[in-house]
Amino acid sequence: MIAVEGLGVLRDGRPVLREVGLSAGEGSWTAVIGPNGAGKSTLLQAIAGLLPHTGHVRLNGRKGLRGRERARTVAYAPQNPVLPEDLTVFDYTLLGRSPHIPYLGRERTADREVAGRALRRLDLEEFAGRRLGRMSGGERQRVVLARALAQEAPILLLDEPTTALDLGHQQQVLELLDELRVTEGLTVITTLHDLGMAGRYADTLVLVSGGRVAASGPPAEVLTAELVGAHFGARVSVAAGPDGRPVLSLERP
Ligand SMILES: Nc1ncnc2c1ncn2[C@@H]1O[C@H](COP(=O)(O)OP(=O)(O)OP(=O)(O)O)[C@@H](O)[C@H]1O
Repeated sequence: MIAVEGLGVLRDGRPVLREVGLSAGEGSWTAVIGPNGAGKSTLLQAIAGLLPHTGHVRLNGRKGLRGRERARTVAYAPQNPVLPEDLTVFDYTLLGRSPHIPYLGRERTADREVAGRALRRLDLEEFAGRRLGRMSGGERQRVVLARALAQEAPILLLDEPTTALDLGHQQQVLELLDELRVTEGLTVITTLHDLGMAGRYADTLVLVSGGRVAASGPPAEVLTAELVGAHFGARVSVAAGPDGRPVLSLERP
């Protein structure tokens, strides 16, 4: 579904990603982890087709998708989106349907239903008529996710989708993504700072450090005390949870 090979990105003439490779199959969940400034957001933006790059990015076996075709294939939710303050939650979510609405056409009832369902799934139904400028940080983050879901693209690229959310809504969003990949075969790539969450939900972790892939594989292979110490400068202990997935605990120095 997603194949990235030899990806390189320059920002302000400085290489921030080098020789990055990644592959993700249908219905899989990949979490991109790594320290601040490692290049995680840049990687998502390059896969989404938003940044010039060297190397290859293939989505559904195709390179260089553009415009509506790309928007029907990939939904991307940025870490810090700029939101139009005066737009209502419903109208913003409906923007996710744009790639499905004919040029110069109007949305159909089915599009409004899809937008309504996305809002319901994210606990936002009661806010449908509220302007974005009057929403809290966590509510706004959920609206951005609702718009991405309304796009109904088979690939979801979500940059730190849970940072502003309270614990209950973090769990709700992560469970929803898991359900969507299992039941609808969506391919999910998220960046996640919370290594515990990443190890709990993703089936593959890609550790990016200094613009390169330092390690990738199942959570138990990537979330080791050695790798976390070397790349995050954090001292942790790692135990196997009941499902065999790694559970991290911070150790006091
Ligand atoms: N618009 C930009 N112009 C120039 N340099 C940028 C830009 N955005 C990011 N960078 C630089 O590119 C590098 C990678 O940034 P990126 O945002 O991809 O890191 P990240 O791993 O997502 O970090 P964080 O965990 O802090 O969100 C950093 O050195 C950053 O300073």
